[in-house]
Amino acid sequence: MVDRRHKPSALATTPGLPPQPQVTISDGNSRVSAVLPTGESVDILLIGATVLSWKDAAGDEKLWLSKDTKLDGSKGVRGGIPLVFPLFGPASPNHEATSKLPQHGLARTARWEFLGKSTSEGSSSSVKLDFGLSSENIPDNTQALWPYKFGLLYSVTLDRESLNTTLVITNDGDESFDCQMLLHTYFNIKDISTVEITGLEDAKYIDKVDGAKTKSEASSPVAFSGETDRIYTPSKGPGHPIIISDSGQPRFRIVRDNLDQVVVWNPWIEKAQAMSDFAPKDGYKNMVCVEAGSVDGWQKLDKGDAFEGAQTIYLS
Ligand SMILES: O=P(O)(O)OC[C@H]1O[C@@H](O)[C@H](O)[C@@H](O)[C@@H]1O
Repeated sequence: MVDRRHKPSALATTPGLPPQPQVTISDGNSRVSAVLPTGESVDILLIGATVLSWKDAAGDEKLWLSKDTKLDGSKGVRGGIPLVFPLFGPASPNHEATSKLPQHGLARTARWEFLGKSTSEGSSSSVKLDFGLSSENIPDNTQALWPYKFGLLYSVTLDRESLNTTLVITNDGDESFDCQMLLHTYFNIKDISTVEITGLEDAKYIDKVDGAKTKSEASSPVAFSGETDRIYTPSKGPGHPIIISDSGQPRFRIVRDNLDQVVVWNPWIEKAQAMSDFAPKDGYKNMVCVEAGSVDGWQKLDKGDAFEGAQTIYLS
C-alpha cells in the first residue's frame, strides 16, 4: 500500500488561510487525532482503526470506553467503534470459509495504516481521516485463517454535529469471498434504565439471548431491563434514522447507508462481570451498543467487486 502518511501539521496557523482542522499522530505512532477549530475532536487507534473518542466542542465524550480495555491488539477494543470484518459473532462450522476466524473477524485487532487527511474545500468545519488495511499487511498466521486477497478503506469524517464512518471492502484477488461487516459503536449514555431506541418499530429481529429465535419488535421503542443482544433488520430501510434517547432527551440519530442490520447490545450485570476487559463493572449502565452492519447472511464479492457501508451519527 502506498505510504501517504500525514505528518503532524501546523496548518491551523497558515497566514491568509482560514483555520484548518489540526491532525496529530501521537503516542509513538499508535494513534491519530483530529481537532476542529471549534473544539470537536476524534481520536483513532491504529489497532483496528478503532475510534476511541469523539468529543463535542464542550469536551463531552460521545463514546463509551472501558477503563480496562486492551489497546495492544491482543483483543478487540472494549469501547469506541471497533470494526467487525469479515465475520460477525463467533465462527460457525456451517460457514467453512470463516470457520477459523476469531469472534468478529480479523480487522479489529490488525494494525492499520493511516493514509492521510482531507478537508472539504474552503471548509474548516470538517476533516476526513483515511485508514487502510489489506491482506498483504497482515501477519502470515492471520492470513492463514482467512486466505483471501482483500483491501479495506475506512474513512472517519468529523463534522461539527456528526461523525461519519465508511468502510469500503474490495476483493483484490481472483477468488470470490463472503463477508460481513459491522460498525460496533459503543455509545456513552447517562442511564441505561432511561434509554429508548426508536426506528426499530415493527422490525424483525433475531434474539441472541433467547436462543437466536426470530421475533418481531412491538410498535413501542426498545427499552432495557436486562441483557439485550439482538440483530434487527428494520423494515424501513437504512435511510430511516435510529434515535437513541437518554433520560427523555434524544441524544444520537444514526443514519445508515447500505447497511441493512442494526445490532443492539447491552451485557447487563452478569455478562459485564464476566468480561475481564469491562470496567467499571457497573459501566453497563452507561453504555449501549447500537451497531450498523451487514450481518444477516453474507455479501459475496467476486474478483474486483467492492462493497461500501456507512453510518452517520448526528448529535440530536
Ligand atoms: O466480546 P466481543 O467479542 O467484543 O463481543 C461483544 C458483543 O458484540 C455484539 O455485537 C454481539 O452481538 C454480542 O453477542 C457480543 O457479546
